[in-house]
Amino acid sequence: MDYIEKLGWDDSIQIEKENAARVITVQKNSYRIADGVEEYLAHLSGKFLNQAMTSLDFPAVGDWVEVQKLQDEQKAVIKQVLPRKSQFVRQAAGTRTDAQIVASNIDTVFIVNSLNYDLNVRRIERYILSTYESGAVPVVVLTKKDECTSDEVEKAISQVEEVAIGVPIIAVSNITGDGFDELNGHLLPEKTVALLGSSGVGKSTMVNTLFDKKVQETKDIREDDSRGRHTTTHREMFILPNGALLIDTPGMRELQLWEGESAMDTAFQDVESLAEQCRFTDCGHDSEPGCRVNQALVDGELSEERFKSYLKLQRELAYEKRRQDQKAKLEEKNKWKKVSKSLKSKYKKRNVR
Ligand SMILES: Nc1nc2c(ncn2[C@@H]2O[C@H](COP(=O)(O)OP(=O)(O)OP(=O)(O)O)[C@@H](O)[C@H]2O)c(=O)[nH]1
Ligand SMILES: [Zn+2]
Repeated sequence: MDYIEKLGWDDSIQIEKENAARVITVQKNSYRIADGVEEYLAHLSGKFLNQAMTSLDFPAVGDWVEVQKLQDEQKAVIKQVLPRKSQFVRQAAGTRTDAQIVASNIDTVFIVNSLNYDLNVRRIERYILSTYESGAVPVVVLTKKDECTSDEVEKAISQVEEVAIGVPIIAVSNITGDGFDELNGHLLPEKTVALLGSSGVGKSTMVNTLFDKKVQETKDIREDDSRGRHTTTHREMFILPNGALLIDTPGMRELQLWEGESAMDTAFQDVESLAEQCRFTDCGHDSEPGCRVNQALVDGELSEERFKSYLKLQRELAYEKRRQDQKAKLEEKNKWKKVSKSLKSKYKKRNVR
């Protein structure tokens, strides 16, 4: 068997296998790619950069690319992105920033929700629709089964069933491994699965449970860097012990952030409704007097872990918003630059006449 096969190679791809690789991590201006034997640090060729029209043309995690390998240096040049079997597009709402490919060539999407706090049937419904739109097939995974009674699990499943007709629904515990037999039935060798779901539902823990060891840092220990961004030391595509390929990217998580502030209301209704009862409307829930959130933390009504997740999502939203604002500002500036340039050249022409 060719090594490239284990990365999910399908025979409809029309290039020589020696020149093919799959994108496993997208960095700022470079890519990590794999060919089943080696990994390379890759850059886009000058021709590629000249020809790329929109951000949809750039490589994403999961893409097959045609490359020229510099074997000795473990480096490669990306010449083209091969046609995608499926693609997850993140559309910016209400801004001019254009669409982006979050991940591609996914066969199955695990839509991950936690059974306790997070269960939000409307959101699951939206994720199912986006998954079908992408060209992949959805499976709903409900985590933290160990924290629920079997009645609660059954009730949750029947609620989800109403919006997920014909979609498999699997309740699991990442702690005890309960439900993983069924989960594994959807993890097939050489097929690509991606994880979609909001912060704190247990995606990283699930990856670790599937490996039976720590490969992805979970929320308890992951550090933000000085700019408030997640340190991107983690990988975005893995080969599981059974041969299935797994994509877990921050971008898939941000699909939800993309929906903007409403994400906050839906994911953290409990904390939000406490915050509404704080004395000050702009309460930072730090040491302000009359802070209802702090009261709840002291009383044990709100768990420390839950509050931390809340703060983390808030930071992420703020970061994402700043990023979008900056991007929009830059685009505005460029637009005016162009306008003034063309005005100037018109003006010049007139002077010449
Ligand atoms: N009881 C229980 N706790 C879980 C389970 N899965 C995850 N957790 C806990 O939930 C918290 C969040 O888990 P993570 O795996 O970091 O969640 P995540 O979805 O990766 O979150 P982000 O990395 O922020 O996107 C951690 O404290 C986990 O230990 C589960 O099945 N049962
Ligand atoms: Zn407060």
